[in-house]
Amino acid sequence: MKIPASAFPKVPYYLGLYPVVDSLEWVRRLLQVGVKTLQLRIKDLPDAEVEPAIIEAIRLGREADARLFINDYWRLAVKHRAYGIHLGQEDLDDTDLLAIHDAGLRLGVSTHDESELARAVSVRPSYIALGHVFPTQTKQMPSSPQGLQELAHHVHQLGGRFPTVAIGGISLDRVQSVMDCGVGSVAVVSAITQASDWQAATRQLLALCPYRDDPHAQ
Ligand SMILES: Cc1ncc(COP(=O)(O)OP(=O)(O)O)c(N)n1
Ligand SMILES: Cc1ncsc1CCOP(=O)(O)O
Ligand SMILES: [Mg+2]
Repeated sequence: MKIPASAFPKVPYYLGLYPVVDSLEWVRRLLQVGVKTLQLRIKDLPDAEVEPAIIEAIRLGREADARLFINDYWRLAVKHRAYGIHLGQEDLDDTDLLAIHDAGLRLGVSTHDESELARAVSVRPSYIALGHVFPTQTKQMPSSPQGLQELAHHVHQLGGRFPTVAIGGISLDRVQSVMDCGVGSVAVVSAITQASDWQAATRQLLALCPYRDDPHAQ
């Protein structure tokens, strides 16, 4: 893993509600209701198959002045100049971080424990994701949920050096307790995509997890 000589571009600490979705349809819907931070997470398809969706998602994100992160497909994200990329720890092994950095894209990195936190910090990413906080049905996780106490501990350890995003099993009724741990953002999948009324759920989540402009962020 080659680490760039300077940090990745800054993003606001309080990125606000951060939905993670697997289709263009969801990207469109969420931008329409005022979501400003989101991720397109399409798993395990050949680049050629996802490229049209990635191009359109980036275009929609730009048009709405939103912060759209692309999960996994870093080459396509660089090629089409996405706002940012989200990578897991395993992704870090075979990703050209210098290419992402030199192209000026923001980078978010997943972490699950202290050693992953140290590795993420060494990369100086735009934000650090902490999870999974609670049990989740959305993704098979090899580790146990970290819970609120561990989450608060990790946020404290980072000491405000990096914006933080909590993820994993965060339902509407758990958002406030997660925000109370000092995280800047809450990433959710099922709290929106499985909600009986996704628009109402998104509105409530946006209110509980507000974006705050940070003059030092790009
Ligand atoms: C905001 C956010 N946090 C964590 C993840 C998980 O990323 P990763 O570990 O790379 O796993 P996959 O999402 O690729 O299955 C995420 N996507 N977003
Ligand atoms: C992609 C991902 N990474 C860690 S947990 C998770 C899924 C979160 O989904 P949900 O909000 O439905 O628990
Ligand atoms: Mg990944």
